[in-house]
Amino acid sequence: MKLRHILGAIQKADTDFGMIEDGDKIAVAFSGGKDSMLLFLALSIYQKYKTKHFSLCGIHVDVGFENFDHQPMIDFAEQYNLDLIIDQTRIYEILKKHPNPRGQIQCSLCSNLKKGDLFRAAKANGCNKVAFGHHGDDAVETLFMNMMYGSRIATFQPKQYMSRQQMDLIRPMIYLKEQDIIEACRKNHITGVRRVCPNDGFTRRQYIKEKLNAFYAENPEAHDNFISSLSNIDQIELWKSSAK
Ligand SMILES: Nc1ncnc2c1ncn2[C@@H]1O[C@H](COP(=O)(O)OP(=O)(O)OP(=O)(O)O)[C@@H](O)[C@H]1O
Repeated sequence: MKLRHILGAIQKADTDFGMIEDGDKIAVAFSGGKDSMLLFLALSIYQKYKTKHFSLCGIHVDVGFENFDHQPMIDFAEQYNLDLIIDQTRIYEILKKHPNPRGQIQCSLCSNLKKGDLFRAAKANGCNKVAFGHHGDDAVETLFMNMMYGSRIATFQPKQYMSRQQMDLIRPMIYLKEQDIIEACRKNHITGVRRVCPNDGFTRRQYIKEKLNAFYAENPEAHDNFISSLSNIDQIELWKSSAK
């Protein structure tokens, strides 16, 4: 997929969900992975369309993993003239002190701590919105995880007001599939930073991702249908017990 198509999908998400407004200062939540790298680059190009006037920076929350090499993300920001802030934290020390019963670090705790730090850093840098690199496949995986492990039918929102932080969280890539992002990154020679999280590849999300990909291999039409069903809210039919 070409960058032009990525920008088209971002523009559609922006129009459908009112994500970006004049005067916004948007912090891209920049993990250094392919999704947030592409998002950062795409939003910097979207900014040049001048249909909306907003400013942009990237914030990377440095969890403190040993062996994490920041240089590729610094080089990426320099190459495209992007304003990248690296926020040093001691999150990894906290995670090591609070492992799960199997002795692993807790993904949910890590995610909450990272988010807390991210919003604090965004606010300190004058931002009013934070953009995450989640895409359509992430949304479908979240839906299945919520059903499977939480007995509820729900996924994350394209745009969400975080009342405690008084800030909007936006996800401009929700209309894209992971494969679109992989192809666009390949075409534009974008390589994500090497991952060092010890849980990488062994999460519930990874398990669901693999099952869904196997399912799509046999039922290709399901892939688009799952993503489009997330906004088909007029067609939801669930059980309402009269005993409640
Ligand atoms: N350390 C971090 N600093 C800033 N933002 C982060 C960080 N980790 C994750 N995020 C944000 O959360 C989103 C989803 O997180 P996830 O753990 O799936 O990222 P990833 O797979 O490591 O990288 P990416 O999604 O960028 O390819 C990322 O796209 C990014 O916007």
